[in-house]
Amino acid sequence: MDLIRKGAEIELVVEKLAFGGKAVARVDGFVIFLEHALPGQRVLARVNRKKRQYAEAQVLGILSQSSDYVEPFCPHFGVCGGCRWQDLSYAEQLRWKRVHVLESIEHLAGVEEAVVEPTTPSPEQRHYRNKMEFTFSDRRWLSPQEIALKEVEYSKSFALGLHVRGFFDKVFNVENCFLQSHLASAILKETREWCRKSGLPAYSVKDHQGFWRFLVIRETKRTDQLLVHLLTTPQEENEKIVDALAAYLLDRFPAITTFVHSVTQKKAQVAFGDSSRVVSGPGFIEEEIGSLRFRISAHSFFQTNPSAAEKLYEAVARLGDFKGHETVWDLYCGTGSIALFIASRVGRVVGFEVVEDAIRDAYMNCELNGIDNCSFLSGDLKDVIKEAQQSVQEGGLPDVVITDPPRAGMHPNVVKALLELAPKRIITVSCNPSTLARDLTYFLDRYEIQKIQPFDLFPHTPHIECVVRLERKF
Ligand SMILES: C[S@@+](CC[C@H](N)C(=O)[O-])C[C@H]1O[C@@H](n2cnc3c(N)ncnc32)[C@H](O)[C@@H]1O
Repeated sequence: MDLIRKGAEIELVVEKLAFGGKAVARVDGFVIFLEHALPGQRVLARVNRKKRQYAEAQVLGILSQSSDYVEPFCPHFGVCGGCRWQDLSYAEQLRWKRVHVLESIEHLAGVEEAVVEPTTPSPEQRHYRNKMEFTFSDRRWLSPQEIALKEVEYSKSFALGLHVRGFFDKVFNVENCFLQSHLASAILKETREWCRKSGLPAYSVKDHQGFWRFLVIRETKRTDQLLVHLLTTPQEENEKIVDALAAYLLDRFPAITTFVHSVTQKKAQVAFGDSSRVVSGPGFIEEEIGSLRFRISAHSFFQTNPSAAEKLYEAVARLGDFKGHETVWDLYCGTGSIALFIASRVGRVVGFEVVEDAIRDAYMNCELNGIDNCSFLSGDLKDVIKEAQQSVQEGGLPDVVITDPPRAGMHPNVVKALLELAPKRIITVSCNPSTLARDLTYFLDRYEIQKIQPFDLFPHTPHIECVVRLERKF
């Protein structure tokens, strides 16, 4: 194993993609992780790090190509932290996502010979997102081509775009992102130029100074509505500048239906405001999924790939196998999209959600759609579920529970409460196969896994969504 030491240059044949997206090669069984590589490629690589169990290497050159390679369509591919799998054929992306779910369930949940269905593809593989978050930065990353152009010199300290892969503090100017519409890319470019010329500085993650922080563009796919959400640091004296930016964009892009300004003092790089004001329009957009209409405000969660989300919700409804009388709990319900989607097929739904804005939207969504059998409880689920458990009236206990937690999975208190409630069926939706597998382990004594269905909501990225149906055994 002397061959594999820090700095060594070696030839490797890439074997597989690991969960999370890294490529894996082996030398006499010893695992080497590679960042930019595809199964089937023979590469020359330099070992950057050697640990007892594995090493990490950087690809220096491709010696022979993988048969699954496709030409990336985005000029930012490789630099952008977004679409890491754009050079892998879509069929293989789907196949690897299924493998990763299977491996997680078998290795982490200890389920032998798990049956995982083929990944349901996203109906669109480009321009599929209805929301993009762009970061302002005072440390602009320049490509070699940009460095060669002298005229960019002046704007090195101002960027609005996405993070360079692997760097939290470096942002490159996105010209045209293939995940969102051309219109959104045009708004991004105009905003960048306007803000740069404003003379106010972009936020610095080093000294936490600066004004401009994030630009979030949310756009409906079916109803032609577009929300611009601008986040800055709180500087009241600069509100007029934001108003002028809003006026400029609204004039230039009549497709913008609302503009919201939020301020944040958080040091963390999250586009979530401490407070917000609506500068123009209603402050929300309305999107359709299936035959339903949903209100989405600046901070509420909504699936970012609505056509693929519709497939996911249809699967949840199908796997619920509802007869019409059931009481269903929808845990981590966001703006109530799943609750509303199943409402006409069940007796009643109770949704649980921590973001109060989302609960407000959920009620509004019920009104919009003439639905009157859903109610929503706000608060941290780990506390609220206990209270709900204690206070449910006779007959109010859930027959079916749907749970769609964030990446971290379910809190132990939520798992405990679910095991005590023991609904006959649990449909779990997850965006993280490893926390899904961890959470499943708690249910396997009492519940049987009846279906594991991965979905691709995020083409060209290693992210996987998965739905599992659990049926109570006794
Ligand atoms: C993956 S999203 C699911 C949303 C919804 N099911 C949908 O499809 O639109 C997870 C949701 O859980 C909420 N959430 C996160 N942590 C929570 C907690 N501790 N208690 C309750 N809700 C939480 C988030 O605000 C978010 O809306």
